[in-house]
This record gives sequence, structure tokens and C-alpha cells, in this order.
Amino acid sequence: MCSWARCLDSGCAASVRRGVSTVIKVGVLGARGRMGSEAVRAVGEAADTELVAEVDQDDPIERLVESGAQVAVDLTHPDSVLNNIKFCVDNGINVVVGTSGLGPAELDSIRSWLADKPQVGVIVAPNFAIGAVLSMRFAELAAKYFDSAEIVELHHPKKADAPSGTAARTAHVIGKAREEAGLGAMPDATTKDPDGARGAEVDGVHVHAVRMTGLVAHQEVLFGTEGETLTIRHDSYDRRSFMPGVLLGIREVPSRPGLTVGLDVLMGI
Ligand SMILES: NC(=O)C1=CN([C@@H]2O[C@H](COP(=O)(O)OP(=O)(O)OC[C@H]3O[C@@H](n4cnc5c(N)ncnc54)[C@H](OP(=O)(O)O)[C@@H]3O)[C@@H](O)[C@H]2O)C=CC1
Ligand SMILES: O=C(O)C1=N[C@H](C(=O)O)C[C@H](O)C1
Repeated sequence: MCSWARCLDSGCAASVRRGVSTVIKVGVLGARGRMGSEAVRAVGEAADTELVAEVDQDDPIERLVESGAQVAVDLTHPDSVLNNIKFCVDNGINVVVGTSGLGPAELDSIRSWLADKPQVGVIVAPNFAIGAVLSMRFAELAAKYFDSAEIVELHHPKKADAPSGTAARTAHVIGKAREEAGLGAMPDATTKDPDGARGAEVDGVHVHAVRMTGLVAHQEVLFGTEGETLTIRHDSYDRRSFMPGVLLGIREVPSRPGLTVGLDVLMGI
């Protein structure tokens, strides 16, 4: 496993040990976007990654193949991401996916494409920030101890999708942990909610989405039981917070064939 801090550094001893090329050729999809432009900078600055292709809207995706990219990083749009992944898998290019909006059906499609390309890896990272990855794990651990759990995700108003990928993933791990612990439905007497004030329900967990100028990416997971509550909050104030996770994914994906969801396993948590 890479140490998180070292993933900002130039070399990655784990990659060298595994015999992975020390300089990984990387293409960025969505290269001119908010996240893509940060990723272009991070890949260009790291000594063990080489930026070989920048692809944005209306650019030919074939650039990835022509440039010899070993890893593509997708930071595009929920409407585009699945086709991009299919193109990469078909062409034997590993993919690190940051784009949100991939649900269980889409993940199944990716698995089926990968079945025909056993050497290719796809990492889907609902959130690249270390604190966000930890907070999802903390929420998973806490879930079985509380009667109630709800999620409030808060983002900049240019975000296309709701709920966020992070919130959907967090709800999924909470729902699974509750089910494994034999917990039933959460207490909730609501019978009248014509305007959806109780939010979306994802895997049995209510999720509330806030869109507000001034925000970047934030989430609160609220747990409650008799006489106490626990709140797990994470804030990304700057998109630079995502870059160590992007680099970790790039370094790890060539040696992880198949589909990996979440960076937690890469971090050993
Ligand atoms: N996993 C994580 O940690 C994070 C994930 N994200 C996710 O990343 C995605 C991008 O976010 P963000 O950077 O804010 O969005 P932006 O809109 O700023 O950037 C997306 C870019 O991708 C371009 N684009 C759209 N479709 C394609 C395509 N088919 N091929 C190539 N480029 C394309 C867009 O062009 P145009 O605008 O012309 O359509 C735009 O330049 C979102 O899904 C977001 O949720 C964001 C932050 C962190
Ligand atoms: O669109 C964003 O900005 C973000 N998207 C991801 C998500 O949907 O969870 C990750 C992070 O929250 C920022």
C-alpha cells in the first residue's frame, strides 16, 4: 500500500516493487473542467506520471490510444462517463473514474466488459479526498450502533447530479452494515410529505442535497440513538484535496485488474 503523503511525492516505492513502470502514461478526460484541470496539473507535476493526452468535450477520445496512455482518468459528466469507460476497457486502457452518477446497474455493465479484458483495471472513486474516504469508513463502522442515520451533502451549484456520488456510496455502506447487523427500518412517523421534504431514500437512508454558492464539497452523516447523536463531517474547501487520491488511483490501477469501488481498499482501511 502507498502511504497517502508519499502519493504527493515523485516516487512510489510500492509501484517499483511490483515491477510497474515507474513512469505511467496518463490521459485525462474532462481535462478543461474544474477537476480535470487540477488533475492535468497534478499528473504533470508528479515525477512518476506523464501526461500524454488531454481530452475534453468534442475532442477525439482516440487520442488516448494514439498517445499510448496506460491509465485514463475520467472527470467528465454523469452522462458521458459510461461510454468513456467502455472505450477505455475495449482498448485495454486502465481507468480511474472520479465522475459521479454510476449506480449498481452501471457497475454491473463495467464488470461485464472487464470479464472480456482480464488484464484491465477500473477504479471507481466516489471521492478522492482522504478525509472523505475515512468518513465513509467511519460511517460504516458506526452504522450498526444507531437507530437512525441521515446524510446531508452540500455542494457548489454547478454540480449536475444529486445526490452526490459520495452520499450515494455512504448511504450504501450504511444500509449494508445495518442489514448485516439485522437492524430494521429507521423510526420515522412521516405519512404526509407531498413535496419530498424528507429527501431521497438511498438503500433505506434519507439523503438531503444542498446546492449553494461558496461551497465546494461537504458532507455530514448524522447518527442518532436514545439520548445522543454522532455527526461525521467532511469538508473539501479546495479541489487540490482530491489530487493525492487521483495519483494513488493512477499508481494502483495497473496492478489491480477488475473493478474496484472506493479508495478505502487502496488505503488499507
Ligand atoms: N470523485 C471525486 O473525488 C470527485 C468527483 N467529481 C466529479 O467529477 C465530475 C466532473 O466534475 P467537475 O470537474 O466539477 O465538472 P466540470 O463541468 O467542471 O468538468 C467536466 C469537463 O468534462 C467535459 N466533458 C463532458 N463530457 C465529456 C466527454 N464525453 N469527453 C470529454 N470531456 C467531457 C466538460 O465539457 P463541457 O463543460 O463543455 O460539457 C467539462 O470541461 C463530476 O461528475 C463530479 O461529480 C468532482 C470532484 C471530486
Ligand atoms: O461534483 C463535485 O464537486 C463532487 N463530486 C463527487 C460526488 O458526487 O460525490 C465528489 C465530491 O463530493 C465533489
